[in-house]
Amino acid sequence: MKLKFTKMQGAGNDFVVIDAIHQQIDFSAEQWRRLADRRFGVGADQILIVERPTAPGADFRYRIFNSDGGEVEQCGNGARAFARFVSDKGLSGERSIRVQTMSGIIAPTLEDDGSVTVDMGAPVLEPATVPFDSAGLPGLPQGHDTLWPLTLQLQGAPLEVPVSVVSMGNPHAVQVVEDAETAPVAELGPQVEHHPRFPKRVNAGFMQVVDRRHIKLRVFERGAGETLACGTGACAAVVAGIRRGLLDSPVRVSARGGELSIAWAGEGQAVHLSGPAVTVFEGEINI
Ligand SMILES: N[C@@H](CCC[C@H](N)C(=O)O)C(=O)O
Repeated sequence: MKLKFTKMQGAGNDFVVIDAIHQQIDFSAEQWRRLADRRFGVGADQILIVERPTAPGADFRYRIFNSDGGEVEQCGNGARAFARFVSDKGLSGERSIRVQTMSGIIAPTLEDDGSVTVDMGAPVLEPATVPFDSAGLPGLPQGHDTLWPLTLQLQGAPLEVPVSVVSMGNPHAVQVVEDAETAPVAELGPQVEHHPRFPKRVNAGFMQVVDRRHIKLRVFERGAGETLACGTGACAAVVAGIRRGLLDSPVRVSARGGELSIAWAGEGQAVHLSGPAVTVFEGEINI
């Protein structure tokens, strides 16, 4: 079949966006993988599907597939692209929309300067819900209840790394590093992603604190490898940094592909993610 798509990016995290309101889509994991493949398909970190909602109070349903073909709960940079897409395609005339995801409703707003701000909802900090298996690990003091030790291997030697475990609808493990540029992301990222304490795997964040309102961040994403930016990863890193007493909201997040801004007022409050959302090209592919 011929599939119409739009290629988009937000801070270098790239997407194939598909209108499934006006096209019939029923693809296998293999077809999603092929579409995301940079040689055999269009190429993307994630594929984003725009559907009619099934939840009351939502304007659209947003489905997300990683480049490995797996469907996932949330994607922050994608949420900005989603909002830009539905506006550009005339699917909505509103500046603010309510979007149903696998992990609840999020609310993107188009800003006058062309950026998009997304109310991502409140982070989940309870380890079992992330999900993280803390069985057998010592209990953690109040206020440090997201920080857990993970045993990894670095150049053949065992290494114990404290990670903050946070869900933004999808699971994240954030570690603090001296220098994000030289952090061993390619070596540690896959070990964190597949660590047995994360039953649904996890996105692995490497955060360098530049000052209390600025971090540098690299994320080895579950199901996609290292991307140039990760929106939910930025939210999780800032939540972890604020809880660890290292950061104050709002925080500028420098990723390899661009800049994001994250605001969080604390426990029980929604995280707000702001950044760019850009259309790169449109096309049609035989799939
Ligand atoms: N790039 C995304 C996150 C996409 C999903 C993630 N890889 C997962 O498996 O949870 C973002 O901007 O949040």
